[in-house]
Amino acid sequence: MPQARGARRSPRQRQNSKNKKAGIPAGSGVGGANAANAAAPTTTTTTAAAAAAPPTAAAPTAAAVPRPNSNNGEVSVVWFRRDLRTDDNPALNAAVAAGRPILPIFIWEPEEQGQFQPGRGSRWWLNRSLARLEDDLKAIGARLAYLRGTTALRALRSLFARVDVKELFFNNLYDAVSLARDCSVKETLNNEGVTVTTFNADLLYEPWEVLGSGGEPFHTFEAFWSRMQCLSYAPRRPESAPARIALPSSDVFDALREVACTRDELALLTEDEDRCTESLSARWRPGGHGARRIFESFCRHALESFSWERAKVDIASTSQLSPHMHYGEISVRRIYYAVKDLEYAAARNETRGVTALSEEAEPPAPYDEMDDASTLAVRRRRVHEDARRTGCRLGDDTPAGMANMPRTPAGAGSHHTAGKPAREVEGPHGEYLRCLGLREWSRYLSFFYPFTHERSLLSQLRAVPWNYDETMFHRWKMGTTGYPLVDAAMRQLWSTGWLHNRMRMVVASFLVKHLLLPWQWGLRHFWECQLDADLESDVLGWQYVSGCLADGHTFMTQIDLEMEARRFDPNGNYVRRWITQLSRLPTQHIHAPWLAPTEVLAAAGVELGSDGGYPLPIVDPAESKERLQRAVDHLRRIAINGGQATNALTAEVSTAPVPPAESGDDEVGEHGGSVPLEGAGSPEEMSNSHAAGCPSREMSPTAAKRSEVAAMDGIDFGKGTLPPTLRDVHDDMCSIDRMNKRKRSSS
Ligand SMILES: Cc1cc2nc3c(=O)[nH]c(=O)nc-3n(C[C@H](O)[C@H](O)[C@H](O)COP(=O)(O)OP(=O)(O)OC[C@H]3O[C@@H](n4cnc5c(N)ncnc54)[C@H](O)[C@@H]3O)c2cc1C
Repeated sequence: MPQARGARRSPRQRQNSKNKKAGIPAGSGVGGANAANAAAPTTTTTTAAAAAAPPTAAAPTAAAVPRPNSNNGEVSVVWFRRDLRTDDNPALNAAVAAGRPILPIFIWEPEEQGQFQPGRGSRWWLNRSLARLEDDLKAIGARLAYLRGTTALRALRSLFARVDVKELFFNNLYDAVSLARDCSVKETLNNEGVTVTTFNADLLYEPWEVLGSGGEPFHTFEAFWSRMQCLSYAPRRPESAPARIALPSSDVFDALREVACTRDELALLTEDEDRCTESLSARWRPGGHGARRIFESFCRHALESFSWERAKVDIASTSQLSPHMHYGEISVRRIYYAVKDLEYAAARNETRGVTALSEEAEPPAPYDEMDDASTLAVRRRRVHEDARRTGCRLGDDTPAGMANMPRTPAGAGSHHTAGKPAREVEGPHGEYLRCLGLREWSRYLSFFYPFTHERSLLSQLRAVPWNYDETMFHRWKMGTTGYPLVDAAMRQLWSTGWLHNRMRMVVASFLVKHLLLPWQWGLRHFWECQLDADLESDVLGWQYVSGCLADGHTFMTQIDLEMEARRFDPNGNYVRRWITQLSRLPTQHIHAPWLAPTEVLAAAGVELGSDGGYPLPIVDPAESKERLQRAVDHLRRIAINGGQATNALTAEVSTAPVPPAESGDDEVGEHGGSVPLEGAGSPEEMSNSHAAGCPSREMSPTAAKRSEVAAMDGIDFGKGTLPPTLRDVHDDMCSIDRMNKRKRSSS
C-alpha cells in the first residue's frame, strides 16, 4: 500500500533507509533489531546507536593519526570509564587476550560532558573509586594512567602520538553524552588506523537485543521486561579478573610523562568541596571491595524481605548499591547470577552463600558452560528459533557474528527463565531482579530516545506552562517547604548524597505537581547532589514521576503527601532523624505540624513560621491543585486546538476535577504500562509499528483508572508522539508543530 504523504514511517523503514545511507543492505540488522546482531560485533556506522555497537575487526582505512617517533613497542590501551573494576571487565579481558602489553587509562574531560559533568557527590565518589581501581590494577601488575583533555578524542590522539597503540578497548555506555562522544572516537580512530573494540559490561543484554516482533524498541517497561525474560538465551556469564597483565616497556612510561598526570592533578574536587564531603567517608566505601561487601550483607539480611519491605524508608530496606553500580565497581551480571544462584539454592532447599560473587567459588552445575563449539551451535539455533517465533529478520549469520554471543545456553536445568512469560517465572527474588530490569530499562530508553534528558518522551507534556519561581525552587532544594516528609528527604539528600527510591519519587512529584516547577530543574539539582547521579536512571525517574512516560504517573495527579508519610514513615522516625526541630512532636502531628494545636506545638518546642523555627507550608494544597488543574486545562486546549497554544489559561473552566491522588504502591515501572501509545500519525499506522511490538497484556488497575478518567475528559493523556528511532534525535522537533503541518497538508 503506498504510504500517505507525511505519514510516519515504521521503525523498520527508518532503519533501512538509515542503513541505506550508511551503505548497509536492508535487513542486515545493523543498528536494528535482531538477536543475532545483538551480540555480534558490528562495524561502526555514523549513528549514535553505533557508538555502543562493538565493531568487528574492521579494516582501518588510513593511518592519519600522528605516530610516535620512538619505537617503544606496540601496546593495547584499555579505557576505563564507568566500569571501574578488574572483575568481569570484558574490555580488559579482551586486551589481555590480544597478547600485547596493556596500558589502562582514565580520561577526565568534564568540558565535553557539558552540563552533565559529574556533580560534587559524584566527583567525590569517582576520586575514591579511582584510588581503589589503581590498587586493583596494581595487584595484577598494571599501572593506571590519567589523561586530562577538553575532549576524550583529543586526549587519546595526543597519547597515540607518543605511544604506539595498536588497539583501543572500552566498554559501552548508553547516555546521550557518551553515545555522541564514543561515536566520534570510534569513527575517527578507526579511520586513523587504530582498531577500536567495544563491549557490553554494563547490561544484561544490549538494548538492541530486546526488541518487538517488528524489530522496534519497546516504550513501556512491562513489555520490555517481559521480552527480556523471554529471550531464549541467558545473559552472558561474568568473567573473572585477569591473573596478570603485561606492563608496557619503560619507554612507554617515559613517553607518557608528556601527556599523563596524577589523580591529584586531575583536581576532581576543590579543597572546599573536599572538606564539605568529609562526612561521606564515614558512611560509604567506594570501590569494588566496598561494593561486594554491601551486596553480600544485603543478600544476608535484606534480600529475603525485599519484596515486602523495600518501600520502607525508615530502615535499610534496599541494597544501596546504586553509586557502586553507577561507576561499575560491581558488575550487574555478578549480581544477577548471585541472586539467581540464591533463588536456585532456595528452591532445592540448599543453604548457599553468595557464591557467584567469589571468584574462587564458581557456581556449580546449572551454570556450567558447554564447550565453545557446542555453545555456539546451540546459541545459533536458538537465535534462529527466536527470530522465527518473533518474526525478526536475522542479519549475517557468520561465525564472527555469533562468536560474541552470550555463552550460557538456556537449556534444561538452567535457571535462567528463557522462553517463559515474565510473570510466570518470577522467583522469590523477582522484585529485586526487577530493579536490575529498571536499570536496564533506563539505559534502553536513553539509547533509543537519547533526547529524554532534555525533553519529555510524550510530546504534549512539552507544552506545560511551568511556574518558573526560583524562590520556591530554592526552598525545595534547602528542605524548607514546610512539608516534613519532603524537607526530611531534601535534607538527607543534601547531607548524604543518597535517597531511597520512594523519597526520590515524593520530592520529585512535589516539585512538579505541587510547585509546578520544571522537572529539568529538579534533575539538575539531583545531578549535583547525588552520589549515584546517573543520567539514564535520573531521567527515567524524573520522566516517570512527571507524567512524561506512557507507563508512568499521569501529569494531572498529585501525590498525597499525608498518605505517603503515614504509609512509609508511620512512626515519624525518618522525619525526626532529619528535622531536629520537629523531633519532639507527637507522631500524630509530625507529618502535618501546621494542623497541630498550639499547646502541642509549644510543648514540643516547635515554632511555626518564625525565623529559626520550622516553616509554614510553601503552598496551600488546594491552591496547588487548582494551579495543576489550570495547567492540565492548558494542555487539553492545546490538544483540542490541534496544537495551537493559547495564552488564555483561565478562559475555559474545565468541569473535570483533578483525579484523586495516586496510590502509594506505584514504584517506577510497576503499573504494567498498558496504556497504548499513539504516534502523531494515524492509529492504523501506529498499530503497524509501535503497538504491534508489545506483547498483549492485562490492563493494570491504575492504567484502567487512568483510561477511565481520560475517556471522561475526552482526551487520552497516555497518548503521545514517540520518535521510534535514533534518527529522531537529529530531526526531532516539537510534535505539535509536526501534527499541525500534517493536518495542514492533509486538509
Ligand atoms: C526522581 C528520581 C531520580 C532518580 N535518580 C537516580 C540516579 O541518579 N541514579 C540511580 O542510580 N538511580 C536513580 N533513581 C532510581 C532509584 O531511586 C535508585 O536507583 C535506588 O533508589 C537506589 O537505591 P538502591 O541501590 O538501594 O536500590 P535497590 O532497590 O537495592 O535496587 C538495586 C539496583 O537496581 C537499580 N535500580 C533500582 N531501582 C531503579 C530505578 N527505579 N531506576 C533505575 N535503576 C534502578 C539501581 O542500580 C539499584 O542500585 C531515581 C529515581 C527517581 C524517582
